Amino acid sequence: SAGQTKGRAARSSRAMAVHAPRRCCLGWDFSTQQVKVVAVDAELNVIYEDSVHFDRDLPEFGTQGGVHVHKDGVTVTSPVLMWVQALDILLEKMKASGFDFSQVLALSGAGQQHGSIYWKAGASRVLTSLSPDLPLHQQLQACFSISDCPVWMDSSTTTQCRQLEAAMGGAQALSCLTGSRAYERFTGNQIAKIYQQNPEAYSHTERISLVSSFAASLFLGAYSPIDYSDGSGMNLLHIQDKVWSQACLGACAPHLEEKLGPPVPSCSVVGAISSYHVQRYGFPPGCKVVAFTGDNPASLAGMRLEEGDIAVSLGTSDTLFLWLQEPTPTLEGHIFCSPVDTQHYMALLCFKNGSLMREKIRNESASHSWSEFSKALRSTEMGNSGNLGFYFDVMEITPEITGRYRFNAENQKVSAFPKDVEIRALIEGQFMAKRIHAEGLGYRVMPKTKILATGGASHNRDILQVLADVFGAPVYVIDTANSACVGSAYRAFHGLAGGTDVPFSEVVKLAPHPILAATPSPGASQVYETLLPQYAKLEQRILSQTQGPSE
Ligand SMILES: Nc1ncnc2c1ncn2[C@@H]1O[C@H](COP(=O)(O)OP(=O)(O)O)[C@@H](O)[C@H]1O
Ligand SMILES: O=C(CO)[C@@H](O)[C@H](O)COP(=O)(O)O
Repeated sequence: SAGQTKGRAARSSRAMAVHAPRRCCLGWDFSTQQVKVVAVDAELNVIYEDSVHFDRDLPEFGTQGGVHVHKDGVTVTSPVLMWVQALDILLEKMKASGFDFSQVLALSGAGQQHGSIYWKAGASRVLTSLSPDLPLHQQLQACFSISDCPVWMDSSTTTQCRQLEAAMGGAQALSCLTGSRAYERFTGNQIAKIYQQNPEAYSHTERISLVSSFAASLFLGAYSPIDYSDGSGMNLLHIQDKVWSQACLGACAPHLEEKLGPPVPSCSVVGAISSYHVQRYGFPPGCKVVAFTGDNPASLAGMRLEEGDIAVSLGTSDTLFLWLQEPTPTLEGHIFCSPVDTQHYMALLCFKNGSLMREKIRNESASHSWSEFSKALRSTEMGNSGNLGFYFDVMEITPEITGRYRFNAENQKVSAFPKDVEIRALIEGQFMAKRIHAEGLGYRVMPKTKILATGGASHNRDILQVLADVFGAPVYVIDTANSACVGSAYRAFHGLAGGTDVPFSEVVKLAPHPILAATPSPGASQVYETLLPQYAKLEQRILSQTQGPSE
């Protein structure tokens, strides 16, 4: 009947809609433990995702958590060919699942930050003349002068860090220039160590990539430049002028500038996909490769942070991502060039005493129960009647303090608080510290500020209420699963749309919106205006008076 025919037509057009080719961008993430990919369509829906896990899918490399920890306990590396082979496997998996590569308009990606790859003299020629009949890892076998690459978990370069700081006139001077004091995992110090310990391998190296620019090179079939944002994690880039600091390069190793190549804005199109991928997988020849960046910058893009926003990840440890207009680099935290806006910056701050500390106080003062913990927050007042606490059972990073310290409204040290007061002192203290240290890096709460909360403790509305009150800004919760991948796909759309000339926020305006979880209570700003300077003063007092735990 006519009805049946109509029904069939509707069904088949629905089926067609499902299978209809959808133009998309790919976002890759070469992280510590796996390579992941997502495809995002023009309406910014995730339409495909897949991954390859190093330990599980490539057991022949014998990694644990994607890395090898060496006998000295401080050297940590990953085999470069494992990364290459993981990409081969993932592309094959996509092909086997019927993924339509011909629809990919552009791709970008992220890499674990700071890790470095050493391409041997002559590798460029191999990279530009790949045969589509063979996987990449078979053809690139002899292309690296160092087969085990130092990664971000490596902490073996303390000597080189002190050398770099000394050469640059001190830790603060280095931070002013590059956004961070010298850190063991930062790439300049890693390169210096390789030059000092293995000068031959260094001299046979024609190009040094970050994990991000290395991954981009595999798609480009040529060396991809390092982008400003991931380049900021090297202790080598002048973050204001966006050029390599000659003084830093010189302090690390000779001929370094030519081995790094010039850095580029993060939203640059670095070229078209190589003919290898066109022929082997069916990518369109015009598919654009947008510069890859670090996984943290890519996450900032995935969370769509805007001017004035701050992302607060409340996981095992607490991490802050800040949007900064005017950075003021200090001895703590890291300032990077923004991956979405060449005028602006982002910062990363890590607080070690996060969820584990909250759990301890919950167990001690709320009978192991989050709901009792919440009840305590609800039954106490903003400002905790002037009672302030510092809870650092493990040595804190921001600031470097260990121990527990409690002060009453008269700023006198006290040895204990009633249970409810203890719980509020912990949560208010943790968030005041976050605001104070963020402001120390140049962060300012603005009228349009959003706080984006993620991680385990972001499920707790009462904790989020304190966060909203302390910052005087609304708190939203977001799903950050795969935020580095999704952010990379968004960045691919940004590069495709014209990059620097187009605001990133315009490109991603269709993306799912974060969900409002808490707004500041009336009177909150007056309460914390008084309390914040008091907390900062007490923190200084503890820092100057104590080294070591108080109890
Ligand atoms: N309702 C809750 N209130 C406060 N904290 C919570 C709640 N639920 C889970 N958490 C905390 O979340 C933490 C785990 O966070 P998660 O982001 O998954 O960690 P990771 O850093 O390992 O990714 C746990 O240690 C726990 O303390
Ligand atoms: O070193 C840093 C940041 O400075 C790390 O955050 C790495 O960038 C981690 O990568 P993944 O754990 O996400 O793979």
